[in-house]
Amino acid sequence: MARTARAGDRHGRPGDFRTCRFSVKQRATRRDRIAAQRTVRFFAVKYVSTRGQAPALGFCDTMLAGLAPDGGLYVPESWPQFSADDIRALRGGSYADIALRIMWPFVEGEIDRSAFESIVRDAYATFRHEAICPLVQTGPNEFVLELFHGPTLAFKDVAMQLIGRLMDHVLSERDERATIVGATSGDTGGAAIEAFAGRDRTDIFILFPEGRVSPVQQRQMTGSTAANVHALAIAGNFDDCQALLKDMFGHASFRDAVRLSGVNSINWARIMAQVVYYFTSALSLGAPDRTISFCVPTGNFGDIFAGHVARRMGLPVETLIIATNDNDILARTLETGAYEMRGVVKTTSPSMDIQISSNFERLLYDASGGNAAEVRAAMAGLKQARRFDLAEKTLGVIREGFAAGRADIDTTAETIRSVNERSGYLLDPHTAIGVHVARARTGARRDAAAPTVVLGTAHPAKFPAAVEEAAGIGPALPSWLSGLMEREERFTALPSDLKIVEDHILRHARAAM
Ligand SMILES: Cc1ncc(COP(=O)(O)O)c(C=O)c1O
Ligand SMILES: N[C@@H](CCOP(=O)(O)O)C(=O)O
Repeated sequence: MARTARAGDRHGRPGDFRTCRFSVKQRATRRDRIAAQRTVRFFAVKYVSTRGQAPALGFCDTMLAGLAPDGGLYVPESWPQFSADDIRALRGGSYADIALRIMWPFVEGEIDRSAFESIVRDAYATFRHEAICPLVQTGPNEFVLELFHGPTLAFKDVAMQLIGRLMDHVLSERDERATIVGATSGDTGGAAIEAFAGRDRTDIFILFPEGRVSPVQQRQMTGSTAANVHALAIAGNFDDCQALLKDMFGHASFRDAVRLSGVNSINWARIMAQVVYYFTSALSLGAPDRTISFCVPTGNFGDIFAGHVARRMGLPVETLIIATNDNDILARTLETGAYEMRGVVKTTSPSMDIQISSNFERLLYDASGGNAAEVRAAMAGLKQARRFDLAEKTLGVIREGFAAGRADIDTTAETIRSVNERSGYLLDPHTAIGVHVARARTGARRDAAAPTVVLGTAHPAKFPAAVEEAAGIGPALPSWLSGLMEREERFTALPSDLKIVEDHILRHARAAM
């Protein structure tokens, strides 16, 4: 696997593939190149900002930085390439084996191979299903990829269990501390707290929108007794929490004082880990000799962007289907070409109650051919006028690979009810939106269409009220979480005010002391 395609180049033209060995020594003599071939056996991927005004970094600095100092998101400057034969060679491997192969090119040269291998194996040993992310057939050519067998019952565990260990490893090697600040609409917070609780080199502060997360989600964040965990209930919605977080990254003196880092999907390491399950599920269904579509319940656009990355790496993906709830900004964008914010509506799928889908910026960058100026103009429009129009060419590229659909609250409930009635399978509201949108798209063609994998992003027991109202069944928490709702709550309520939140963090973060 010795080729890379440049990020931003949608066609991956042959001229853009470079061998690892020569790319690092462009002006070297032939003798130098032969020597380099002996010593340099990898192409260490560099990460660049989507806004083009921050220095390129290696993997470890990219992971610790979270967001780029120019406000952009880091993306690899080239996509590692897996040929059909490379993908076939992954067949029969365990989830951890495949995770190692898929993620290694992104970290190679930055993390020791055997350390990376034990981190990956330890991370996935925390899952309660042997397959880690099993596939369940729910209809003709329709599968749910269950991503909720980790410690907090949501897909976030897949990346977070890895990142907690990876950050610890890198910080120990450097003998440094960091302060993690995360914004959550419910699931990221619990998964991050679970992954970082008790870790000596990090303090973790999670901003969640007060009154807008499910009781189970709230208890997963507020029930931790670890001294390095700080749950902050913010008076606002998820977008307010995420805006505070981005402002903290943009505030250089605060960022440096606390050694700020993030674990939202603005952090490249999150996306990298989420790419893996696109490969494992597609392989189970016959890839690379069969093309697969994926339907992804979408909010911050991280999960579906990971599918885009898998496709850019060579996985044959037919369509990536964006499934939204009433907060349908992405579905509207695909239809009209205008990204236009409206107020956030509260739904039964609270984790997707989002208007600013951060990772859409990564797609804009890639689909525009790596045009950072176009991205900067779009993001400036969003900040000033709460909207921007996509360039025609960029929109065309996005429409080639993506489709979108929505499900309102009633449709979500009806999908939970009917799927349970017909097949005895209980969906959580987020996954139900994915199933509805996938079915609406394939309709009567379901037998003939390419298989569609719906990403099962959460366990139904995280949202018992909505599930019970829809299906008449109150899903129980798994036994290892049975005491969760009796845990004492510990959190601080704060207004959505940058100074107040920063002061609170400064007072409690050990890295700032
Ligand atoms: C259960 C669930 N489904 C879907 C999503 C949306 O995922 P993304 O934000 O990566 O688009 C989230 C939150 O991120 C979630 O917690
Ligand atoms: N739905 C998310 C929102 C944050 O998403 P992230 O993937 O960027 O961390 C949540 O559950 O918090």
